[in-house]
Amino acid sequence: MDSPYYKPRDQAFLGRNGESTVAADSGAFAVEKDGLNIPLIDFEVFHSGDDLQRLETGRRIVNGFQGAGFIYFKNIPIPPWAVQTAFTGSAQFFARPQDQKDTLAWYSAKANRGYVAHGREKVTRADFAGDVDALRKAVPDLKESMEIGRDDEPDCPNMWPDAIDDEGKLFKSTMKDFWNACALLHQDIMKAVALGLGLNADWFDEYVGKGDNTLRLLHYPEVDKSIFQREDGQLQVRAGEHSDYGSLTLLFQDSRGGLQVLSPEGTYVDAKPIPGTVVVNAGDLLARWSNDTIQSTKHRVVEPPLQPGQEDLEKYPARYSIAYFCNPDFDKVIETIPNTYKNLSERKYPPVKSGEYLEKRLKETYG
Ligand SMILES: O=C(O)CCC(=O)C(=O)O
Ligand SMILES: [Fe+2]
Repeated sequence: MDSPYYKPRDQAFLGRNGESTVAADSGAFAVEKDGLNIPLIDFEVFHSGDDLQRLETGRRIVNGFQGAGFIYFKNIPIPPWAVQTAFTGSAQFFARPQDQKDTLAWYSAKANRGYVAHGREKVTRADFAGDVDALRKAVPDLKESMEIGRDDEPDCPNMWPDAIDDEGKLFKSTMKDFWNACALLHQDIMKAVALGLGLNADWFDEYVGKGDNTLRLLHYPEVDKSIFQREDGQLQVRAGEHSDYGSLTLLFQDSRGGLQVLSPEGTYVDAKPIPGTVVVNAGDLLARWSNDTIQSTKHRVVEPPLQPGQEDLEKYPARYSIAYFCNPDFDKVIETIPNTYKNLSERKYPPVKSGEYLEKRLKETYG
């Protein structure tokens, strides 16, 4: 797998004697509030640093996932122009007439590909189908999305708009390149996690080679201000409280804001957009795989406060984000990762097949 959108800095950045020219990571935090400390990690150090810097980066990454469950990465090998190209393609796609988008509709939990219209998915904190039903009757999420999977599975085709027009063809090639770049980033982050856990860097390689991942383009449309002032007092959110299902989520946000992460004190803390960064959070399957040493932290999207000078707007502006949900390959059996328990008796979960776990969670969400 390769992608013109993935450009790790490599040996070229070693100094004349082979020593690393990469500056040490400053150890900064992107968010520090109510006990939620989300690190800001320079991923270039992992690519171009020396062995010790790579190990330190791995340890910081593992600490971040074990503590906050969320990390901001800067200097990732996906350059800003590539992220911008994906955002542009996403905005053009959602601007299409509704009937065009409806011809590309999401069609099954097994495939998890296609266009999801407003209100169809009700993300939830629920672990059981019953809870999902209750939430379905509550407030709908104000969003639409496009889900894109591996493009080499004839039984589960992606719903590309390439037969509609040239813009649709461009969308397909842009998103395939972006998809592959994200798959490569996932593989690299898992190498860092392996090092940080005291395992060989290639420990996860056999689990992430196929890339059973989902690229989700998200559009939270412009809405009337009144929508967020509900008479019944319920908080209308753009995406309800939930944790993600898989191993890692790579989240690219625009500058609008609204993402919030649950703190250890039970408050929701803003995970503000920081230009040039990607937010990466651990999901439920990685938490389970790590014997709950890694946190799958709940999060949601709310309407951010208007910027100074925007107070008179009748409508809240739209928000776009791109989430890339990474999973262990679906045919892999997930058994507790070594070094996340001392004695065999401490292992909390029986083995589970990655694909079966994910499909069950998706069925509960979409019904
Ligand atoms: O749009 C966002 O910022 C978050 C989306 C999200 O959490 C999700 O789709 O799982
Ligand atoms: Fe999420």
